[in-house]
Amino acid sequence: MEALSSKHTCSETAEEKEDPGAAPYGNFINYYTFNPPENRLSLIPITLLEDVGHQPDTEAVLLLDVGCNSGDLSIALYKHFLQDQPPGSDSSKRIHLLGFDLDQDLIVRAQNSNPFPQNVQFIPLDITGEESRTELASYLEKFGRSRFHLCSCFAVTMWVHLNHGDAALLAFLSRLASVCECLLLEAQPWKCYRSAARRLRKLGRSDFEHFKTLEIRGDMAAHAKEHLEKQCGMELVRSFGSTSWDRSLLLFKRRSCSDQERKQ
Ligand SMILES: C[S@@+](CC[C@H](N)C(=O)[O-])C[C@H]1O[C@@H](n2cnc3c(N)ncnc32)[C@H](O)[C@@H]1O
Repeated sequence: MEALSSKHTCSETAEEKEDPGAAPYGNFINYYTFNPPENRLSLIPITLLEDVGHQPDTEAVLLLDVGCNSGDLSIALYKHFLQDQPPGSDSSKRIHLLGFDLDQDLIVRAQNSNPFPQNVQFIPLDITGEESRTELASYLEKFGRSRFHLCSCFAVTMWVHLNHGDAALLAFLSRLASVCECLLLEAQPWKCYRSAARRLRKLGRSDFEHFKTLEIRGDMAAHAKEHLEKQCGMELVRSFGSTSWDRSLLLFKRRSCSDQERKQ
């Protein structure tokens, strides 16, 4: 896998200028003014659901967006995939998206501006908390499913890692893998950790609890890949290249039982 280069400065310098508060969980209130959805969407094919074997014309397709902030990228992603469906067809009604974020205010904004309330839902939830298990399971149960077809996790790993530490990052990745068939992951590179810590210091706040003691550091995309492949039964199937913020977008897919047997 291509290692992340450091040709661009970390986007967190942009966040520094724009962010009026500390946003210790990456819960920036104006995130999409400086990182518009197009930055990521332009790398994602509209045929992605079909490419990974899901057909909204034959079944409900369930998407999960983790750490969805005010929902702009979730909605843009939803519309992006709708483009691949014949206009007015029933298949477009069969794509459902659940977005969640730990910041209640951001979720209220996402709910109030949701143009697809029938098919898109936003809920407040902390992925590191136990209640997230039951919440996600009860959403899936409504569709008679045990996993989402696709889970997207854009720019969240660093915040879980900085706030909760190494073990929590790995547990987070394992959680994501356990709730989906495919995972679209954008992990922040290490240079963003340094910028985030610097920003907090500049604001006169104490450092992230775990920053100095993190042992998982360096090529964060490679660490995520290693954990997902070795511990979670997933494999990297595509890399969509790097965003304008120099972050790679990686697609992982659950290995089928026969694949796993072959590997043993
Ligand atoms: C930098 S923003 C990225 C937003 C969006 N995923 C995107 O890339 O456009 C990170 C988001 O993750 C959320 N977040 C951080 N830790 C979280 C957690 N433990 N559970 C749920 N959301 C979390 C933050 O509140 C914030 O909205």
